[in-house]
Amino acid sequence: MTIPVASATPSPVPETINVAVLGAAGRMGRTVCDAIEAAAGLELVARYDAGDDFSVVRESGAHVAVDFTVPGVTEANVHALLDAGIHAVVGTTGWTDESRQRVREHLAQPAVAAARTGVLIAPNFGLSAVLAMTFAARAARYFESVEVIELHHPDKIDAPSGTARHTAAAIAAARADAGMAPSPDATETGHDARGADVDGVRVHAVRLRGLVAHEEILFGNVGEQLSIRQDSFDRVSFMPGVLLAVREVVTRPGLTVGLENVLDLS
Ligand SMILES: NC(=O)c1ccc[n+]([C@@H]2O[C@H](COP(=O)([O-])OP(=O)(O)OC[C@H]3O[C@@H](n4cnc5c(N)ncnc54)[C@H](O)[C@@H]3O)[C@@H](O)[C@H]2O)c1
Ligand SMILES: O=C(O)C1=N[C@H](C(=O)O)CCC1
Repeated sequence: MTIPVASATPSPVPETINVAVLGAAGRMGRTVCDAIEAAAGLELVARYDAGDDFSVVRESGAHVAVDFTVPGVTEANVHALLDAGIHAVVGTTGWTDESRQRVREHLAQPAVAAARTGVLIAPNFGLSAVLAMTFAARAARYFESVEVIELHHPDKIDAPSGTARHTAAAIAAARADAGMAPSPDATETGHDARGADVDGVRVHAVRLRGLVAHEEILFGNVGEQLSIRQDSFDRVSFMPGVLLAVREVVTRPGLTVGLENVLDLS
């Protein structure tokens, strides 16, 4: 599948982009390795996983590294990639305002800035998920109530999902811009049944065998409801977005957060 791309600043792009995959033995890492090997103009030059020496990546000739590891190590991986002059595409979750700010500061260091290195962090590379998040942010100002439900496979180690956090943050920002009051909620007992509070938006996490990655955003007004739902049934659904990000990150110095900034969604 080809995804339409917003106009990007032209810059020299290698004829063949060499790609290293971090977390290469994982569910996403294995799928990414297969996708890179099958993609025109990309060459898989390194598979790196827990216990490997980082020289496997540093000395691989990689222009871009794709990180699908675990929340506890992804930030350190990105700093190591920047030190090695390698662009980073990051799908791993667990990022915070503080960790993203540390990456911005690293990118601003003179040697790194001169190399015009790019980092693209996206909590979800699935087109359906990116569209759902975008539509939800646009709908947010029109509804009194909103709640987010994310549903994933039970082997996922973090909750709420990075996608749900990103969705809730965008909804909260849109509601704040519109000067809206908090969603009505008369709960007096059983607060632990009301999900996590992400920027004032309630987020519920379901873990169920058979699921892959799914999200539903529920909006309510008196007498009406809007539900926005997306389903990733297979990890191959993330691959067009990952490949797009690999091709785009070499043209985008600095930090980009969210694939919606690469797609023509503005
Ligand atoms: N952005 C997206 O579209 C998207 C899609 C799916 C999953 N994810 C996220 O990607 C991450 C990985 O998901 P998964 O299902 O592939 O997990 P997984 O557990 O199957 O894979 C993680 C891999 O990272 C490896 N790893 C652990 N520590 C490491 C280290 N220090 N250095 C290198 N490798 C290390 C593990 O050995 C494992 O092979 C999670 O944060 C998940 O939420 C994001
Ligand atoms: O399988 C996972 O784990 C996923 N994690 C991401 C998230 O936390 O949002 C994206 C979907 C799959």
